[in-house]
Amino acid sequence: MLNTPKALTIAGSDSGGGAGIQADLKTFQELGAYGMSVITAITAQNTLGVQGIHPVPVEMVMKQLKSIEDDLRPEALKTGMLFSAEIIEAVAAHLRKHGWKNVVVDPVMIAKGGADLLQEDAVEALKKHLIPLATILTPNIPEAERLTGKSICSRKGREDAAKLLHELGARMIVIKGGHLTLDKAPVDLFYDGEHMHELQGRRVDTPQTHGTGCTFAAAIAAELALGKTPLHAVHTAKTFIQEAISHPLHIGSGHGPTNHWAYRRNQA
Ligand SMILES: Nc1ncnc2c1ncn2[C@@H]1O[C@H](COP(=O)(O)OP(=O)(O)O)[C@@H](O)[C@H]1O
Ligand SMILES: Cc1ncc(COP(=O)(O)O)c(N)n1
Repeated sequence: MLNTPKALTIAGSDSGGGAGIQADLKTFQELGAYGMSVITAITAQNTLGVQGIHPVPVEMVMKQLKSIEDDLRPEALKTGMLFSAEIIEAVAAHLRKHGWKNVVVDPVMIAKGGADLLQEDAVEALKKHLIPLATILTPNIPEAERLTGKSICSRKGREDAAKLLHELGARMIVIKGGHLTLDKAPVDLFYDGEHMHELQGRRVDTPQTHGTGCTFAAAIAAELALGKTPLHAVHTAKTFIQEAISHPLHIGSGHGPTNHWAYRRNQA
């Protein structure tokens, strides 16, 4: 019987469709995984910013997880905007109890427009409860700084941060390079617990980068669901996001979304 790979996103909804649950499901679909979602918060959001956040009650987050556990167990999953310590602890307890594997943790904190997507006191919960369950943790540079308490100004700083995050319990880490200064190529650093690998990229000079981190982490989860190795998964995710940023859709008048179709079109 055909075994359809299933991937799950546990994240916030972005009404504008460029980030969060919507970006994740589009990415799963493009890479050939059946997409499922557990919504942790509803955001009113467009390319100009976040106009409102309504967290989903923790009981309802748990119900969604149980519905999936009872019938549709995923081969891989990613977490994005989790908003509160309460939601993080409940999600982590579920993952631990049911032994869900291939967990990609994108430690979403602040939207590109500046809105807080994670409450201040939730950072400790992320470190204590969720990071130890991460197969692959994908912080951007400000998130890696916040999680390690150390500022990152060099390649060595990124390597040290990756090692510290490994000590916190993440099996593998990608420190993303999107926030490097504009003259630098957005090279991401992948630490597999033993070796550092570079994921090479070309910087595209564009404001249309809404949802890049979500899309990248979702692509990793889709590849893991398909049975690819972590190294293969992060390389494919890097190509996927490079294509998505390089062929912008020109939607909205602010930070527009990336193009989730571009990767598959270019493979065809
Ligand atoms: N302007 C850009 N050109 C090319 N790649 C980019 C650009 N901005 C981000 N990326 C890539 O997109 C992915 C997501 O990174 P980043 O934007 O840092 O994440 P986040 O959305 O969490 O801040 C990384 O692979 C990064 O290197
Ligand atoms: C629901 C949700 N999740 C994640 C992000 C982060 O995406 P970005 O950093 O590109 O704003 C977002 N804006 N909204």
